[in-house]
Amino acid sequence: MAMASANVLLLPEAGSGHLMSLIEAGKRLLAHGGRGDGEGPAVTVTVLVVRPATSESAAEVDAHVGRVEASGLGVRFHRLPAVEPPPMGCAAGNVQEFKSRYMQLQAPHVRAAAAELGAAALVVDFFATGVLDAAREAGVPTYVYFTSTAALLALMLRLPALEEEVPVDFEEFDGTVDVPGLPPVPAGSLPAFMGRKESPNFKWFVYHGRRFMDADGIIINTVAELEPALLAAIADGRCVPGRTAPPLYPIGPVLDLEDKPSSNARCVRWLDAQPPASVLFLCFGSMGWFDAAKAREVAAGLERSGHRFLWALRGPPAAGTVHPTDASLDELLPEGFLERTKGRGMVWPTWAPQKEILAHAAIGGFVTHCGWNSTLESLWHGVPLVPWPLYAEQRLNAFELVRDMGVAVPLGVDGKRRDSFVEAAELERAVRSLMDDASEVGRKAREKAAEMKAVCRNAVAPGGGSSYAALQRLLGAIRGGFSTMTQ
Ligand SMILES: COc1cc(-c2[o+]c3cc(O)cc([O-])c3cc2O[C@@H]2O[C@H](CO)[C@H](O)[C@H](O)[C@H]2O)cc(OC)c1O
Ligand SMILES: O=c1ccn([C@@H]2O[C@H](COP(=O)(O)OP(=O)(O)O)[C@@H](O)[C@H]2O)c(=O)[nH]1
Repeated sequence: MAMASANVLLLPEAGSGHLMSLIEAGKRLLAHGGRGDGEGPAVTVTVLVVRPATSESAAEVDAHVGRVEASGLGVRFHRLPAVEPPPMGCAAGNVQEFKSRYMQLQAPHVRAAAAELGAAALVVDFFATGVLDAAREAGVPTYVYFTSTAALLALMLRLPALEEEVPVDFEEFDGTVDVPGLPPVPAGSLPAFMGRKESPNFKWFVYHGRRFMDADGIIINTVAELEPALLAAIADGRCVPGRTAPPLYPIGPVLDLEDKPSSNARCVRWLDAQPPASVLFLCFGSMGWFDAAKAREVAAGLERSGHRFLWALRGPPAAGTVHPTDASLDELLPEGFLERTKGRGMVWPTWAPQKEILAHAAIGGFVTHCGWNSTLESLWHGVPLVPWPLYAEQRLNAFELVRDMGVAVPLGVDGKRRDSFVEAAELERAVRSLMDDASEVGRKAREKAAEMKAVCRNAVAPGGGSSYAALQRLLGAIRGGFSTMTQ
């Protein structure tokens, strides 16, 4: 008898970054799903689109959904009815709480969509574990899609216990925390949301950490060989002793890696004229920006290092928005800096074509805020890093990149007293340690990054790759559950 297609529903968080990552994962499910026993495809993928709470974010999401719809890739979209956002509103200090509560409010609509669309499985963003009960009531197997590292996942699984073990607020703690699979983590490398235990943001992360254990599986945007000890620790139950962890599916790197026509941006053309592996790229994600005090330190550090650089510099967001504005170079840079560094440096004051830049042969290093997507993009191209974490879980990523993976050289960032401030002399030192030919530390980081490039590429290779195999296992689990449901 012909088997129907298994419809996999994806529930991204209501913002474009996580939506893009989950859609990318959905495209892989479609590509791997192939044809079923009957006439149609083995799986179909439908994204449940949550209307973002701000018009800025809604416009981004609409544009992205429009692009994917127009691409004819076969990903379907189902817009969930509008929900009144939590009354507290979304401000800089309560982002995690707001996102989590807003996603929890979608639960009745998710249940209705699952019934209407005939869901074989639901895959939810990690901010959306609040819909797990509704999905269970609807009888739909539910997977969590984790957009960050196995290190953050292990830490989040440990959070309920850690909250008890550490007697004071983490912002007052100066010891180390045990995360199975990582060297002891200094308090200063813990994610920003862990400051005060009484804060709603922290409580929501504890909640999500607990709920991950109730999922039918955790799909994670990492590569088995990048974080082997952490994935083993989670799978062996060392993060939550006494309970069996849900199956893990490391399917990364989940990046939009399709060949795109060259953007022909002036900064990329400038790179064409630079020697191989000679240019340091600096870029700080979709939310990183600098004021004049920080920008001047960066400028002085780069100037003194003597190395070539391409610096994507952004200015503060306009009131009521989160995204940086294009930099006003006259206001942010020291006088004469552009003239003095002419020929060996370029400052790019707007959104940069980061993936194209990292793919360029002239790039030899990347000063990054350590967003996990940026990190994976860098490793995909074998570019070693200098970590300058700014927000979210990035301090933990920075620690792992230096201490565990060895693909980055350390940078002293004053996260406690001066809001991620870096002195010019410290930046100069770190740049030299990565980029100087004679630097032993730099040589090791370059070698490790080249190793990780091979690891990432092998992982997604058809047949033997670990991420390829994880996707096959995931599809097997979804199809297996589905055929039981439809019998
Ligand atoms: C991982 O911990 C946090 C992640 C985020 C967060 O949330 C988010 C939600 C969206 O709808 C769109 C996004 O673009 C987005 C981005 C984001 O942070 C970045 O996530 C990346 C992968 O998940 C990456 O790891 C970067 O380091 C993050 O900068 C927000 C947050 O607190 C506000 C977190 O603690
Ligand atoms: O000027 C920029 C800044 C960011 N990015 C892209 O935006 C994403 C940033 O994601 P990440 O997880 O690193 O950090 P976030 O912005 O979510 O904090 C990555 O794909 C980058 O390539 C880009 O293309 N140009």
